[in-house]
Amino acid sequence: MTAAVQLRNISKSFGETQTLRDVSLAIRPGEFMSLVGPSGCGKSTLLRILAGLAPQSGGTVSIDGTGIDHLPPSARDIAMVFQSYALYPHMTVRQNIGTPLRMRRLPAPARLPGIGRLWPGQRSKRNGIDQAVIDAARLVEIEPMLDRKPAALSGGQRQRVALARAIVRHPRVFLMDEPLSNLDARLRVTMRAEIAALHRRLGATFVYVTHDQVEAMTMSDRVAVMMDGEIVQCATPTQLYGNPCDLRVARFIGSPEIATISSDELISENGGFAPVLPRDPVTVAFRPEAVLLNPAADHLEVSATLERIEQLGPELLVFLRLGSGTRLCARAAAGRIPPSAEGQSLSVWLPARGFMLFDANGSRLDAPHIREFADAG
Ligand SMILES: Nc1ncnc2c1ncn2[C@@H]1O[C@H](COP(=O)(O)OP(=O)(O)OP(=O)(O)O)[C@@H](O)[C@H]1O
Repeated sequence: MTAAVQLRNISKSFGETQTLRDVSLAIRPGEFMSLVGPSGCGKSTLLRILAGLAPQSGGTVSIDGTGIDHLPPSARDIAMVFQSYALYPHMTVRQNIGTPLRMRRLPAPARLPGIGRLWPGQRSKRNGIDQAVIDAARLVEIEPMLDRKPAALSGGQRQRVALARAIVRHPRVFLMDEPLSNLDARLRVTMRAEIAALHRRLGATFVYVTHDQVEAMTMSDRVAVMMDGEIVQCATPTQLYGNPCDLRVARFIGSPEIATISSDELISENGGFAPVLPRDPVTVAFRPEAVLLNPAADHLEVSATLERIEQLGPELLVFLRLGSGTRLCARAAAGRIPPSAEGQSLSVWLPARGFMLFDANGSRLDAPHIREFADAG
């Protein structure tokens, strides 16, 4: 089961403070959509509105074209997985996973601990719930732990229980709010791949909130980048990286960060750049891939100081500073530059087709003559 989700002109204020401004987003059935942005930009608030956990101040939420603003969270056919896992500590894993089904399928007296089992006429429903719990636990590989309590599980295992508790309901939409941020770096990478695989297997619509752009970029079909309560750009990971529409997006996406320099400064580094840049001052941004350490006939040279080298195994990150003080980074093959080169001057070459131009407001400028690189990205 899967569903399209539409957010139309959502706004939210807490007192005088406006947290969300006119946010619209159309999420396709079965899509993995991430909401990413710096702390406080409003991601969690938007997700909570979608779940029905907080009312919006304006705008509408619909699923498959039907407004759901009047529905409480339990009636929205949406499951949410939180950063904190939100497991019941006194219940076993089996009971935790089964809770949403027991709430939905069993009458209140039959849900009571102990004596509830004596309530007549519920056996087939209970068997169905037991089987659904086992199926969900198997899907996230925690079946052997079904009789443990959460305290006897690792952080990663608890997160799997929280996922299984969401899966067991077969919701049309999964919402996840920073589900991996309490895990260590290594486990985050493993769980990232598992959540992406789970999404493919379930085919459901996922809306995933994270402040970690790498997480968003590696898992999602599309990523909505939020800044100051607005969606600045919603696009595929490749488009966001290679063709950001706004300087804030360009800076937020990509690691190491995109380098930026004013066109005036770049021209004073090498006057040869003047013909490819607009006459009015602009911000020129370029990814590490557009900083080359080998001379090439059609690229212009600038001189830089090598500040630092980071060894990443097969490749090096080479951090450089131009005469103007601008910092940039290049990638190089391991062994290409000896560590003793730190502090020394060297030449780097900048292919103009790698430039992205932004105006004084940070909006991307159309520059057809230097756009090839972005389109190829
Ligand atoms: N219940 C509330 N009352 C008042 N202000 C709130 C409330 N909930 C959120 N805010 C404010 O709304 C803004 C957005 O919060 P939100 O939690 O949505 O951000 P976020 O992007 O998810 O951040 P983070 O990544 O840090 O979780 C913040 O400035 C926050 O202080």
